[in-house]
Amino acid sequence: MTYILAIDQGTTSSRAILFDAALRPVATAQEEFPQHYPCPGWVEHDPADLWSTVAGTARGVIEKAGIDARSIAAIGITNQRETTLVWDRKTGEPIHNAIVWQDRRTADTCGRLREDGLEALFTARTGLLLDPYFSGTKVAWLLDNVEGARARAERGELAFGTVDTFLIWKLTGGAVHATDATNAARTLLFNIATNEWDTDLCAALDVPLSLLPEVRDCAAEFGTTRPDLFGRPIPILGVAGDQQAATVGQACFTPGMMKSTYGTGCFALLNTGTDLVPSTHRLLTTIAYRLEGKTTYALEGSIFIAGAVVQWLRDGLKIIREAKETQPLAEAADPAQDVVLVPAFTGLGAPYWRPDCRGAIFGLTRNSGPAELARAALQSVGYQTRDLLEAMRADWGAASDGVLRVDGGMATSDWTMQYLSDILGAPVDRPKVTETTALGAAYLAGLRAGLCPDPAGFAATWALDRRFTPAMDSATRDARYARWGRAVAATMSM
Ligand SMILES: Nc1ncnc2c1ncn2[C@@H]1O[C@H](COP(=O)(O)OP(=O)(O)O)[C@@H](O)[C@H]1O
Ligand SMILES: O=P(O)(O)OC[C@H](O)CO
Repeated sequence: MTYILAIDQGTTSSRAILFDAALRPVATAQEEFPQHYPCPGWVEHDPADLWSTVAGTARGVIEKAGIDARSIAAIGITNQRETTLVWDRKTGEPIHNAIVWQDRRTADTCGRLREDGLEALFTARTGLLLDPYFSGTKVAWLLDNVEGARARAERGELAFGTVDTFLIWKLTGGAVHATDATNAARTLLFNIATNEWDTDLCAALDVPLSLLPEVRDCAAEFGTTRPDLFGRPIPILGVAGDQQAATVGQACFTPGMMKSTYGTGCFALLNTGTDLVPSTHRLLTTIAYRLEGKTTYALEGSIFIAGAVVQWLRDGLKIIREAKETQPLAEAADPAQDVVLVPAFTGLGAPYWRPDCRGAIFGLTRNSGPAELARAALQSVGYQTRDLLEAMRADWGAASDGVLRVDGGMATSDWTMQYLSDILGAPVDRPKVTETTALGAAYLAGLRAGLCPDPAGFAATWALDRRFTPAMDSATRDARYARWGRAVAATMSM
């Protein structure tokens, strides 16, 4: 038997999934790691945790499946995007904790760049906006705030990477400093039209070019693992940011196809083909994948809080013990109440982009309790997705087939997916394999290894688990969505 190992390094946990050559999942290992919040709005990961959980789960899954590492033909890596690391090229030692995508510490820097009139330039070249979400201002922060870092960077002693790059460096024992086009596209430093690091943008952010990794296709050679790690060197042949890997795993290869992944946050990507479609409705333009030097673009809507709102019910309010308890609670909620929760815990992402605003709850009565709050939390995911899809429709026109493919931990919630379909007024398709992120990474590696069919052949293997179709009348849908719009406007005015 031949296997492909997918490494999925996410925001709250690292996963390793072993697929067979037909891309059927064989075994999974998962390990959570601590989140660090050194100041309000700051989020960090210890690089040692990222590495130990990746190495541990990769070894663990091989052991669990009881296979010989020699039968693993290739490794695919997919990762939380934008999270920023800088390390010493000689020792491999990171100079600081990783600054996580959710971290808001560079909001002022973004504000200053915007005041200097630079947003249009950044958007035209990167497809992104000046928001602390992206890596560029995080790299600049590290160089300016870690003692001696800027001088070391100017001497060429330091390397920057998103999590994929850091893992490739660690897996190859420092032999390869590379990333793929999808991860590069999230840095604010990469020109997505020319597929090169942009010297003007690097200069505007004061990031020396010597820090940057080489940018490769998503299915390409990224070196081989250190022989001592798995008992033999294994080639790394696929790399993509997790949302792009999910787009591949969902086989959204045709322009107009769309997927939305519900993990900690929610990220909807619409394939726009080889057209780089600038957004005029505050979405991002990004690289969906790059294969054999050919770039396919996407419009992306990024929401920072989706499944995280359920974690808040569990860990913050302590009204549930497990995420799945939200479904019976939502079903039991009082139909006469209309509590609306705007979960802007870390600001609002697309299409509002308000890092400063914070969450709010509307419509509370003396009878409002855990059930009404749980229902409002699940409903907020539907409303936020509709915001994204409205913006996509406005940017892209009516070309999409109107079906949304969903995946991620929260897509297992039938109640949430039904409400999503109701509020979108469109079908929502959940595939049999919901680990689409890892599947996409495994496919990219398998493609390069010559084990997997071309995209059309892979798309034919996509299998439906369940289609959710709208069951809400349009007057109710419109009224609810309008109420959500008023709740967001009020939240932003606070
Ligand atoms: N049955 C469920 N109902 C509602 N939310 C759920 C359910 N199962 C998982 N979740 C949410 O999904 C998220 C986990 O999804 P996952 O794809 O593993 O996230 P990530 O990769 O961002 O860590 C958690 O935030 C959790 O609260
Ligand atoms: O780790 P996830 O699944 O929450 O994904 C994080 C995104 O890549 C951030 O852009």
